[in-house]
Amino acid sequence: MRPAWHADPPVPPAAVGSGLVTAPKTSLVPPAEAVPPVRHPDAPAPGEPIGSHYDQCFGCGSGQPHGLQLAARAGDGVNVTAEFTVRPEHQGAPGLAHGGVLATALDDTLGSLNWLMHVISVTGRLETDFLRPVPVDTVLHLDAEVTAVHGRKIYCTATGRIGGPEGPVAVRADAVFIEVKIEHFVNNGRPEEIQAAMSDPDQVRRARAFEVNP
Ligand SMILES: CCCCCCCC(=O)SCCNC(=O)CCNC(=O)[C@H](O)C(C)(C)COP(=O)(O)OP(=O)(O)OC[C@H]1O[C@@H](n2cnc3c(N)ncnc32)[C@H](O)[C@@H]1OP(=O)(O)O
Repeated sequence: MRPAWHADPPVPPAAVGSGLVTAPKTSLVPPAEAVPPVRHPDAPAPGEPIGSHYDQCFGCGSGQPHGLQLAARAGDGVNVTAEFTVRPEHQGAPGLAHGGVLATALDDTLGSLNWLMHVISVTGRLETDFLRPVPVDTVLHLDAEVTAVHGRKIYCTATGRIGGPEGPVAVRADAVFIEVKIEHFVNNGRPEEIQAAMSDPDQVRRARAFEVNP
């Protein structure tokens, strides 16, 4: 008799991302031909809040009661700052923030760099260093910046400090974001949420949900 796994139908290929089929080996170090990032002329002014792109976003959405409720502000370059207060629902070990939650804080802060460049991009690779434990009630002071751009690849870095904006670094990350078209969301998101976001009567919110002209 054939083993049970033989009866299983083959897993269909992923809808997007040839990188998902053959694991990408792209380095987090930009290639020599990479260029410096350019701040878009219509980027939010330095200090201006960036606001959530989608109220259901676990990172920055106000409609997610257990989410991180991150509030990012534009910097004067291609950079942002944000704060995240660790709450009891974010625990991993007793009284300490879960590492995955901290990675989310870094990831979402990096995601808000889209608004500085007016580019739609998603995380391709995120490498995180956890340097210090982060207790519940701590305010994590985050900053993120784009360091280089090569084609659709956006190289960026983020740090999270505790004890104040100049305090010691507790977590840091290097990442490559990949520029995508709006179809990335429309074709891959669950239809219920896509429909709801598309039929939102609030035009600005509708546009932001898909990061259209961010
Ligand atoms: C909208 C803002 C929301 C902000 C929220 C915070 C950010 C997030 O959490 S986003 C959610 C998490 N991320 C995702 O879901 C992405 C899932 N992955 C994908 O959809 C695809 O793999 C995607 C779009 C990244 C790349 O697929 P695809 O468009 O086919 O790219 P592909 O043509 O293979 O590669 C383009 C380039 O990117 C590079 N690349 C692709 N994937 C990766 C990767 N994972 N790591 C590094 N580089 C990569 C390729 O090497 C290639 O480089 P080059 O041009 O030099 O050859």
